[in-house]
Amino acid sequence: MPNAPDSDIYRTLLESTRAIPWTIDWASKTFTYIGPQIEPLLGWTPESWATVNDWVERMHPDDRQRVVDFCVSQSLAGVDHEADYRAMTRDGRYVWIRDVVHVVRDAQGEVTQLIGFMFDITERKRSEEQLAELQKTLEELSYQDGLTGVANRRMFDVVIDREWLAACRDRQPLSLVVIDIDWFKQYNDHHGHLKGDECLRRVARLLQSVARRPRDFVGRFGGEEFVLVLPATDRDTAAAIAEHCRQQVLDACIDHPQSGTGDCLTVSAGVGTTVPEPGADPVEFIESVDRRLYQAKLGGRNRVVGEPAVAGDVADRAAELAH
Ligand SMILES: Nc1nc2c(ncn2[C@@H]2O[C@H](COP(=O)(O)OP(=O)(O)OP(=O)(O)O)[C@@H](O)[C@H]2O)c(=O)[nH]1
Repeated sequence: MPNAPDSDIYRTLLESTRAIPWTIDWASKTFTYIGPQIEPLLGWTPESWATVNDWVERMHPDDRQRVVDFCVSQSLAGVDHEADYRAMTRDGRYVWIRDVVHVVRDAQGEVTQLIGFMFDITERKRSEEQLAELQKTLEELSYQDGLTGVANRRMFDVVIDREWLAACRDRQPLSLVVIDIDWFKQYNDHHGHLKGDECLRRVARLLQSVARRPRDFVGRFGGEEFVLVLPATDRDTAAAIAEHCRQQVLDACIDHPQSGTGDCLTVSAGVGTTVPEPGADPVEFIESVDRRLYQAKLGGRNRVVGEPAVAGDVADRAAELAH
């Protein structure tokens, strides 16, 4: 074993680690040491780290307050701690640092110095951010219908429960429209499944263009069935929106020679509106709207069935909405 003095051994060890060692004198708030590894990482020479102000000023402005407050309070309390923040490089980029700090106290318990190591955690942060991004995308995808891009059934379940509670609390009407494409089996049989898929996408876009208010919800219920949830929407307006959807699809004149209703694709819809009572069950409401859709089918398709009282005004309100 070479006969080197202890301090040389320690210095060599300290300065050959990837972590960057440093010490601060607490009374003067000055750096008494910082490892030379700081320069290749951040571009600032060790000599340029004079006081804690240099450390503070080279921190990302969004991290500064949080990190400084935390480190000062922990140091004053004499508690070892660690903090993550972005340190600015000499050429203006940012590097994620984890600072691990040991608080040294004298026999009276007074803080005398801080000893720490800075770790470059940029790669780890990048992976964490990528993972968070991926999780967000996955979450969005799990609530999105893969074919049409509108919300899926799972999302509908979440939204209807949320809006049901809100409508009940605010004593506001909540409306629901269930829309089903007519003769879609024949469409697929005639045009093929790929064209059928494209048709579903087109209908989804048309419905989205009608239900435009921020809280309006358009989802694919499954197969060739769609659903609109319309919060704070009274029954005349809901019936008019459903009628507008029917008209939009008809006006798009999507070629359907095998339709039993005409030459273009049509849809049928059921509509319902309720001000939910506390304890009432949304399932019953959904079923009642579904029954109206069934009536629309039985009644000849290409029609909207809502509550009887609204039938008269529907066409006028739909015309208003179209403008
Ligand atoms: N292309 C395509 N077709 C689908 C999809 N999901 C369901 N379908 C088809 O939609 C058709 C629905 O058929 P039916 O339930 O008999 O309804 P319909 O032919 O529209 O008849 P009515 O609703 O009574 O007017 C079936 O042929 C399904 O295969 C899909 O994702 N893509």
